[in-house]
Amino acid sequence: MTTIDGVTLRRILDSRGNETIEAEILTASGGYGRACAPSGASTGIYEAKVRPCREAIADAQTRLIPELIDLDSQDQRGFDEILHIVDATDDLSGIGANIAVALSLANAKAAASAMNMELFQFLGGAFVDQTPLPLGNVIGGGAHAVGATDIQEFLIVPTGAGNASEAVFTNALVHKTVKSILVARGKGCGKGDEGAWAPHISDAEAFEIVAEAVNKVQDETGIEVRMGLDVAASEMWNADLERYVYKNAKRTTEEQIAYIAELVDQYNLVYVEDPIQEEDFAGFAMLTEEVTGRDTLICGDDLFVTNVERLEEGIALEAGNCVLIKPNQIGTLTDTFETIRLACDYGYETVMSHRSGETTDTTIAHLGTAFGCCFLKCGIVGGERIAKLNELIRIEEHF
Ligand SMILES: O=C(O)[C@@H](CO)OP(=O)(O)O
Ligand SMILES: [Mg+2]
Repeated sequence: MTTIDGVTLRRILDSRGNETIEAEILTASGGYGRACAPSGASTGIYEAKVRPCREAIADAQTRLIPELIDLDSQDQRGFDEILHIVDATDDLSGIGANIAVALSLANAKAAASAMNMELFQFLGGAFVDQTPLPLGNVIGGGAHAVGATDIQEFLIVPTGAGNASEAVFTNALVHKTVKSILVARGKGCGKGDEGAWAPHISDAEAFEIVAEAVNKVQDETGIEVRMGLDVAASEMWNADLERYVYKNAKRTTEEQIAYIAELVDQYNLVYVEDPIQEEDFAGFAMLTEEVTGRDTLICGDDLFVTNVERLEEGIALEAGNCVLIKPNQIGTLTDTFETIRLACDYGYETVMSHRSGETTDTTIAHLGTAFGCCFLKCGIVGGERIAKLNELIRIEEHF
């Protein structure tokens, strides 16, 4: 009944105007799943590797799709194992990580559909009763907006929200409030790749503006909102200089750790992603120790790349206390799940995440819910971002 009957791959457009892969899977009983691969701009060097779409689709048609027909879509591990066998590399460059992630997620959705279940129910079981809180960027720069802030993302999360709907609208209100403060300061501007405002201001001014917006919204709504960051420090790291290079400063690793710890204190940050570059587990560990006793998540994105081996290394060194989960960094749902399971076993929090290049695919809202992630990082506005946020609101109606 849940046997795979048909597999389609096509080249579609993403939110940055680039090509990406969409996969569709049909089962014999009429189960149907569709999923799309997202793509990053500030990609980690240890991420699984994509292939150009046309070439990857042609290759999959000859040597991968025939191997998938007649598999049982309910056997996700078996499905993902075939992807790895046909790929025959360590980084999915054989079939392409974009092909792998689209197929792997489409398969889970086809299986859920064949069982007449929502994806979060199929993957999470009967006791899932909570969605993650949305974590979104209100101001951004770095690799996502030229000429804007050095720090890639100034994030907010409505920690006091009572439900997904309240949370989503609270974030939107902060986003709008940031705009009015920018305009009042004569710094009105456009948006970056993920829908965050991209003003030509210093990081210090961005902190000031976001803090002001957060306070205003908290006063207005009575809902607590906390600030966070994605520093994307690998993008700033200059290995020759051995410094983090900002527009107006160059920081050694020790100075970077002290700077971030100070920001955590000053702005009561609940979340700091990639404060240290992707090769430096020891630097991550030092910062994690520095913030012990606070409720701040020190999250590895480029550091862990959703990879079990890299997370194991981090756990051994006590580097960070949180892992960012991006299915396309590792390429299959099984591998994504294994990373989350390892994180949970060792008390690391998990945050399910979008990429800067996205489609209207909503799968990560289901994965974040099914796997008990504390946050869903997916922006605040823009069609491809609200697709996921609105899906959280729909998911919540099932509880
Ligand atoms: O750095 C990140 O966390 C992401 C998403 O916000 O960006 P990108 O997809 O460009 O890696
Ligand atoms: Mg990141």
